[in-house]
Amino acid sequence: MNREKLKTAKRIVIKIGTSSLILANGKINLKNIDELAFMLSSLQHEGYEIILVTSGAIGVGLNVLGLDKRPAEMAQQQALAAIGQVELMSLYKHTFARYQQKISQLLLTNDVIEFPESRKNASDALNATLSLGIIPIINENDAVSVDEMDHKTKFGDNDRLGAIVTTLSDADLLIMLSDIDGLYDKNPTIFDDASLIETVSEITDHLMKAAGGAGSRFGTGGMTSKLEAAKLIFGANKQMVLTNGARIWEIRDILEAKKKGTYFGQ
Ligand SMILES: Nc1ncnc2c1ncn2[C@@H]1O[C@H](COP(=O)(O)OP(=O)(O)O)[C@@H](O)[C@H]1O
Ligand SMILES: N[C@@H](CCC(=O)OP(=O)(O)O)C(=O)O
Repeated sequence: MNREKLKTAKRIVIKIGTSSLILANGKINLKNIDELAFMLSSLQHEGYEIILVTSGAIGVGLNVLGLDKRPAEMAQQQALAAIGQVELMSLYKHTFARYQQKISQLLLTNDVIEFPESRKNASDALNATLSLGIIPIINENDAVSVDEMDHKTKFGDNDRLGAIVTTLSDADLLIMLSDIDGLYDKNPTIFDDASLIETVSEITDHLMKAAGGAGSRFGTGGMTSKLEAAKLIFGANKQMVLTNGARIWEIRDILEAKKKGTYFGQ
């Protein structure tokens, strides 16, 4: 059956990575943010329920402060995320407003999701926001989520957060926007003969090896973390499409079950 199920998706989580929000020169990728706001607002107006999981707090924070790399000290990184998150949401607010779409912000930590009462609170807030016709925008609360010995507050990365939000909200689909067209049989930024994998129905050790190596300059995940997120998606019997954040209009094709990006599902 594979992609046919995409045609019936109604509640959709979109995860956008830092590499799609920040240009290589450290400036904000206004084109992608504008296209994202247009696409998500249009879909919401047409009756889809849309949740955006965004990275970029640190990347935007670096831009605000005119820095070109993360500071080493943890408290400085926390400050950077706190500064960048405000600016990121301000960008989203103004851009979505251009398309008559209201947004909200939800900042999560791993412990909130693992503790049943607060997990329910997060899910209630999400459902109530969606029923008001608003697009919730979610990020990790990077200013406070620092791992301590006995208390795991960090999700690890936003690919994992995207998968967790998909299960938390019982969404039908996770669309993961990255700086690459999908999953390849080897890293295409290193190997010219890498070929795109259209469908993945299981995360094997072989695939994990093909995805090895670090990601982009300001992000954290890389392809390995996208496959770890896909494992959570399979475990929850959900589906995911990994595609390029530089061609946001292809979300339409994805929802029509056309062969774009890599489809993770049975
Ligand atoms: N097998 C693979 N297929 C696709 N990309 C890969 C693969 N192995 C490693 N990568 C790298 O993963 C990167 C995407 O991860 P990342 O830069 O963290 O994106 P994002 O910021 O969107 O989360 C690609 O640009 C590529 O360099
Ligand atoms: N929460 C962090 C992003 C962490 C992350 O996983 O980044 P990415 O690999 O770009 O999705 C931030 O907003 O900067």
